[in-house]
This record gives sequence, structure tokens and C-alpha cells, in this order.
Amino acid sequence: MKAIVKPTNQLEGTINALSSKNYTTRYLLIGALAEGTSTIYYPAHSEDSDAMRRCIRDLGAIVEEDDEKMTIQGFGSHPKHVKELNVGNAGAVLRFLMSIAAFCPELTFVNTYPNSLGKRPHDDLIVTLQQMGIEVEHQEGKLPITIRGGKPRGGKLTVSGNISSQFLSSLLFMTPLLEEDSEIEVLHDLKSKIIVGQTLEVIAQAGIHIEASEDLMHYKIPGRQKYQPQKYVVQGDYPGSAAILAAAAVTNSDVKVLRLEETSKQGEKAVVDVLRDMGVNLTHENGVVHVKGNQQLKAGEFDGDHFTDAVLAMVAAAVFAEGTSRFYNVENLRYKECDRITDYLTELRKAGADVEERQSEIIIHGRPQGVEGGVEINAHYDHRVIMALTVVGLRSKQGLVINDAHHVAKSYPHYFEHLLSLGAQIELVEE
Ligand SMILES: O=C(O)C1=C[C@@H](OP(=O)(O)O)[C@@H](O)[C@H](O)C1
Ligand SMILES: C=C(OP(=O)(O)O)C(=O)O
Repeated sequence: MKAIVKPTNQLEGTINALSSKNYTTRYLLIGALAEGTSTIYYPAHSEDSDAMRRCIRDLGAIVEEDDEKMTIQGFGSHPKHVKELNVGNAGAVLRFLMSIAAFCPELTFVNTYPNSLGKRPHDDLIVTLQQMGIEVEHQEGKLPITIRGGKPRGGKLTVSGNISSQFLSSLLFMTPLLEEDSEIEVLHDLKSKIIVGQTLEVIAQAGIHIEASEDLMHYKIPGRQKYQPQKYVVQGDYPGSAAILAAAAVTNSDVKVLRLEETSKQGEKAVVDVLRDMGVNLTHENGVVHVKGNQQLKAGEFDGDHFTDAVLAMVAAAVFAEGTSRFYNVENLRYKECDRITDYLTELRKAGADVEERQSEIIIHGRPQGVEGGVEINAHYDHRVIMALTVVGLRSKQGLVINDAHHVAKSYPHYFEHLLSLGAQIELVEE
């Protein structure tokens, strides 16, 4: 699908935020790891959450659903001994399930997105699985990956947090099910640290006990624990909503996004403060973010690691700010669906933005008068590139054509529909 994004001066209306992808994948997983029936209310429906649902089904969970909820009858620590799993393009799903695969005799994760997930590194988790006595066959740390498990060992484990927090989260989900107690030490830095809080939150909801140090770098995990089946309610998704809020910020707008809890543990909640710092007129009360955009933004400097999945949307807003903005501590954006620094900036430059990259920084010299546009954008298989470039297109002089825009469905299948309902000028062309 192609998205033809036309200059749009005004956005107005109210939308319900999509359901959180990251909570949905987590609840599906811990539902599968429980023995008994768990219920998830308002689960996300996206390619990534569907990938987790499909994989836990393949591994033996029984999943039923209606319009409002899903029920999952889990397999506990005894997944079905399947030979192959296809996680699509979902990094978190792959990495979370690589540890669970250690309970299977031989399981191969296939490579169906060679140009996206197929390029992402998983070495840091492979090293830890090997510490547990698991044999892993891989292509220099990349897919396809075969895990020969059976009886993973606990004990003293280390994992690097330099590239991704998903490796640590994966181990936190799995180690409580081991026979032995475990201790995990995180080596180097821990990127996207904030999202580990979501992992610990949902694990605790399922009655699992983990002792975490305050800096989230050390963990003590008693073995032989059982996930309890529970009822979970999925909150609204900040990373996806960040793009809608950015679109409202760069246009003349009166836009409300509902279901965005002020008390959420999602790091991307920070976008409310980021936009406020950029001078955007907004309020956040009773789960509603209300933006009254007037196209006047000012530049700022932000530690992007706190809101990793919303950095691209905030950069898109900064393209139209007065002055030079800097998003620092974002090197691990290079290891996501595409290189979200080099690839994203290539597309922004085509659109007419004035941007610079460092190894771990994005610098934007704002153009409050707008950018030229009038070009075709390569989506690089990345939903967040698509969403962010759409924001830029709305404020461009000649619009933008975003190729392969269907990849938006990785996290936010209704993104364009939501923008259209707010009055955005977008034409979708099936190819
Ligand atoms: O744990 C998770 O569900 C996620 C962790 C983050 O990845 P990194 O830890 O690789 O930054 C985030 O970007 C991703 O969308 C989801
Ligand atoms: C990076 C993302 O997801 P994942 O790592 O799970 O593929 C994302 O949703 O932006």
C-alpha cells in the first residue's frame, strides 16, 4: 500500500488510543506460561501482537477471543515440542520466546523478514542461553536461529543490556520456571531500562516473585515458581499515540486522545512533557491528552532512551521547531526494524528536513516555515518511520508519497484511519 500524504492545515476531533502492543505481548506470554485460564481485556490487534498469539498457540496454549477479550489456557513450563516458529517481524516476540524455546528439544525461529528482523542482532541473549547449557545454532547472532534445549540450568547468569532490554526481559519471564534459583547481573549499560519496569509489573501481577535492585542491574529469582492465571486489562498505547500527538502538534489542531493513563509505566508517556517543552499547548487529565496545536514549536534537547519508540515521532515534530533540537542517547535505534538513525534521516532529508546524525544522536535544525516534500519515501519496513514521515508530510508544501505503508500494521493498523477521522488529507492506494 502507498500512502499519499497531502498538506493538511488543520486536525480536529477525538480518538481512542490503540491498545498497548507491549502490554499485550507480555500478557499473552504470561497467560501462556500460567497453568489455567487467563483473560486479557482490550488486547491490541496488530501484526506483532498477532505474532505472539500465533506462536503461543503453536506452543500449545488454547486462545479464544471475542470483540472485547481473549482467554488463554496456558501450557506452564511445558510448551508443545514444535519444530518451527514464525514471529513475523516482531523483535520482542522473538526474543521473549527464544528463552521459552529452551524448554523444547529443538526449535527453529525462521527468517521471514530478511531485510528487517533478519538483520537484527540477538548475540547477547544467545550467550546467556549458552550459560544455561542450551545449544544455539545461529547466523552470526541473527535469524534463522535453532535452539536445542530441554533442561535449562539456572544459577549465576549475566546478560548484556547494551543493545536491547528485550534480552533481560526474556530471561526475567523464563527463569522463575527453572528448577534452580537464578541470579542475573546486567553487564554494560541497560538500554530502554524503563520498559523492564513493565516486565516486572506484569510478572508480579501473575504472582511471580523477583527481587530487583533499585538500578535494575541485578536480580534474584527463586526457581520452581508458577505463573497464576489472572485477568488483565490492556491500557492505551503511548508509542503509537505519540505520532498522532506529533501530527496535532505540527498542525492547527484541537485533538483529544483518550485512554492514555497518567500513571502508566510506559516510558513513551514522556512525549507529553517533550511536546510541552517544545511549547505545544496541551493538557493531560483523566487519561485524556488534549492538544491545541498552533504550528508554533520550539527546539529542545532530550534523552531519547526514556521514550525509545516515540523518538521518531518527536523528531518529526522537531523538524518544524524554531531552533536546533537534539535527541541523545539513542544509539540502540540503529538495531530496530531499520537503522532508525541513518535510514530515517535519509528519508527526512529527501523530504526537505535539515538533520545531522552522530553515532548516538539525532540533531535537527528546525524549519518552522515547513519542508518542501514532493518526493517518494522508502518505509524501510518500519512502522515508526511510516508514522513519523506521515507527520512530516502533513506539514510539507507538496506532500509525500510513502511506499510500503502497509507495514504500519506492525503496531498500529488503524493509524491512517485515525488520522483521516481527524481530517488529515491522506489517500491510500492498494498496490
Ligand atoms: O520489551 C519490549 O516490549 C520492547 C522493548 C524496546 O526495545 P529495546 O529494548 O530493544 O530498545 C522497544 O523498542 C520495543 O518496541 C518493545
Ligand atoms: C522496536 C519495536 O518493536 P520490536 O523490537 O518488538 O520489533 C517497535 O515497536 O518500535
